[in-house]
Amino acid sequence: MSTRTPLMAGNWKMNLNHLEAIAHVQKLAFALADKDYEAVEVAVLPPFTDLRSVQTLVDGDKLRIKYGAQDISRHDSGAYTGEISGPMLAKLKCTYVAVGHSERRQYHHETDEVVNAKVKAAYKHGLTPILCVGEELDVREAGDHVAHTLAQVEGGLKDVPAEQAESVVIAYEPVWAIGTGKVCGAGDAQEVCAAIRGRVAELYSQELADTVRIQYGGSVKAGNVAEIMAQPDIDGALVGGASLDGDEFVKIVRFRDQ
Ligand SMILES: O=C[C@H](O)COP(=O)(O)O
Repeated sequence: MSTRTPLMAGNWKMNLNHLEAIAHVQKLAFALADKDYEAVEVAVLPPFTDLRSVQTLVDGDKLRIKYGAQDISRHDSGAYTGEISGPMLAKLKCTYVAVGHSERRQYHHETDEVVNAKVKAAYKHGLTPILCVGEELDVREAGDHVAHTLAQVEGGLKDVPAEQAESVVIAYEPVWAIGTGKVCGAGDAQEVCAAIRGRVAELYSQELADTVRIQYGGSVKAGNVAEIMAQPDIDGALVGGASLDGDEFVKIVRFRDQ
């Protein structure tokens, strides 16, 4: 098991309106309002339209739940219809922003270059990027999953200085395991996460790599989280579907109880 503070983050994707978001966060806060989970960092990544409501709740009740966005524009402002900028997210006191999620890469054709620009936009505005990487099924079957994933890590962090990269969160999410119920074996996930840490050490330093948190994402549930979190290079989970079920997500956060 890793000694870094685990980050258990719920990526709600395009689910829950702002009223549902309030109810969901209140439920999580109530269920996690004890000392047992203090050693675990909990975050939610709601849709943009929910962020103001979540901020009001978290600020007002001084909740220890952190929140962030699922995407960020690489631009600060301007004629970019439909986009949300770093300054807007910073104004809402977001802590995190997911960058380069496979659904953004797949449906919005985000390249490593775009992802890199978004990582830089996040840092420019004081947000911590959760840099998502991972291979498709055909890449895994060809045995190229490690090289493919490391290239995405390098592309995402290109020209990002060490003083920024030291806070990055990297989420390894094999695309074939997302929302499919197919979990990457814990050993297989560990193999790639260890390789990611090794590449971060090559890019920066071993010391920096030792502090960077690497999450696993892809069909994480209460029933498999303990085995995943037992791996030495896995420091948390990026949870999609199961984060929409309050009871299930609380069990995931409390993985140490299992
Ligand atoms: O961001 C989360 C991942 O895409 C995982 O989603 P999932 O837990 O529904 O497989």
